[in-house]
Amino acid sequence: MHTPLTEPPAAAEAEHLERQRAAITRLGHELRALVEATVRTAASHDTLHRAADGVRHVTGQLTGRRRARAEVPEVDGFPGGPRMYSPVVGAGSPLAPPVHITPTDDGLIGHCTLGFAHEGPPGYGHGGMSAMLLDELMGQACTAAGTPGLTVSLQMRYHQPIPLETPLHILGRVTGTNNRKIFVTGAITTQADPSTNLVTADGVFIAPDPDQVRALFPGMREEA
Ligand SMILES: CCCCCCCC/C=C\CCCCCCCC(=O)SCCNC(=O)CCNC(=O)[C@H](O)C(C)(C)COP(=O)(O)OP(=O)(O)OC[C@H]1O[C@@H](n2cnc3c(N)ncnc32)[C@H](O)[C@@H]1OP(=O)(O)O
Repeated sequence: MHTPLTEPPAAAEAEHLERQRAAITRLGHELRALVEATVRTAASHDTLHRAADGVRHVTGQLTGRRRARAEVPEVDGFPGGPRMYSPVVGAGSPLAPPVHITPTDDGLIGHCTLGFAHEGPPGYGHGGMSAMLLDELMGQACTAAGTPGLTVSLQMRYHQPIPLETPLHILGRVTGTNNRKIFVTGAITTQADPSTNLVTADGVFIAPDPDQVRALFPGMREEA
């Protein structure tokens, strides 16, 4: 029996992507800790200046080749694959909580905890953050239902404030379609009390036609 001297290209490529994703996730984790420390600290101006110098030094290590505006990162799949830098689900994004999404019987559920970087009223989540979380879950629910779509309308209802540092559930569910229109509902609850809706939303998403897909997403890879 022969042992291959080199790995097949597909396996080497998969291993490379896994290594990249692990490193991106690790940097994202550290950056989120930095962002949270930054918005909570009571450090002196001397310490803040020193930190700013340190961060500037780190930023200098991340220049070099940068992706173009419409380029889909090699570590991502679009639509329907990982989005490493999404401000909602991206493990590599300092802006993302990040949300972890799993399927339910009739839609999707996201799990996350908001920190002080996402604060609106003192101690509670920003209303725009709730809209962003729901837009993502509802958009991904369209993709999961087999009809990826873009948001054209998102009607938000804020019933109670969203507490920070509290595990949350975010739900997205397709309720119907009419030609290219996809009707979607969403809700945010705490994990501890999933029967009390804190925020709800109704959305209309539109499945773009093939010409629109080509024009909007020129960086989308053929296999998508
Ligand atoms: C196979 C590959 C597929 C790839 C697709 C990927 C998409 C998924 C991406 C990622 C998924 C995961 C990530 C989720 C992220 C969260 C989702 C976002 O944040 S998306 C960003 C924010 N949204 C926008 O930037 C849209 C901006 N709008 C547009 O670009 C256009 O409106 C577009 C292309 C979506 C549609 O343009 P038109 O000209 O074709 O559409 P018209 O003809 O105006 O409307 C079509 C139908 O929709 C109704 N409609 C339009 N606006 C409406 C509204 N506000 N409310 C209700 N109905 C509306 C109209 O009345 C019309 O209905 P009648 O056919 O006449 O029955």
